[in-house]
Amino acid sequence: MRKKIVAANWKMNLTLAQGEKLVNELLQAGIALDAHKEVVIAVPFPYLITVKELLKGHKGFYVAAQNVAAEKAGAFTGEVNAEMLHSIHTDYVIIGHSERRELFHESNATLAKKMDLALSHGLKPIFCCGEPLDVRKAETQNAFVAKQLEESLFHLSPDQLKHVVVAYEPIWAIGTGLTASAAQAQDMHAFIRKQVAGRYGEAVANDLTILYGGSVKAANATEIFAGADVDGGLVGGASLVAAEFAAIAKAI
Ligand SMILES: O=C(CO)COP(=O)(O)O
Repeated sequence: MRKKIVAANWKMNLTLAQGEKLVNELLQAGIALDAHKEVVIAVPFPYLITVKELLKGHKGFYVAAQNVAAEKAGAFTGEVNAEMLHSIHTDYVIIGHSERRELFHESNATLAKKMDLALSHGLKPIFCCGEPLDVRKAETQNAFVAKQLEESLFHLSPDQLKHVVVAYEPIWAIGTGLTASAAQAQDMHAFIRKQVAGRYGEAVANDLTILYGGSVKAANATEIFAGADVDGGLVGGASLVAAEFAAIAKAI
């Protein structure tokens, strides 16, 4: 049975005190989780240890980093490597968010290296893919996403892929208030699963958790999560408000 996950991506927001308050509110919001239903909170690097500590003893809550270095270790001032993240008990790491791809010029090849390093250090990657608006308008989004999967993911072994979560985040829907329709999300998720099945077989594909991201909020979560291949969400703006995010988490 594949896992359902609702993940918060705080991006570069909140002070430590604000973050602690938000986490404590979420822990008290009555979100029912189990072995197949998780909440993941992706926080800025300096908050990982504190948030991990706050989540201790709360079943189904996990902490994620928002990025990881593409190099193992050494003279890379300002970077944080996979071994460091693992050493502070980080559970997941977001890799390939469109903001990293666009603003920090991360290529599919760089992301493939990050995937390898994360997996070899016991981190579970949340691998983001998704097309920009011009690609969607030209209706070539499937080929675009297939290439992202091909170049960053499909060199992994089936055993490695079992630890990967994929997040489909159409760039035109991120922070814009525009959401992919439930049908657009489901279509792309089914396409991603089909690509994975083609490379790794049906069993691995069926177990893969695929999240939707892009202007998810309490008001649209139930409809989006209803798609047969939509296994939860990766939530930006709405994850900064406890009641809103809790409502989304309860919708999976
Ligand atoms: O980028 C996102 C999550 O990683 C989505 O952001 P918004 O939910 O703010 O659109």
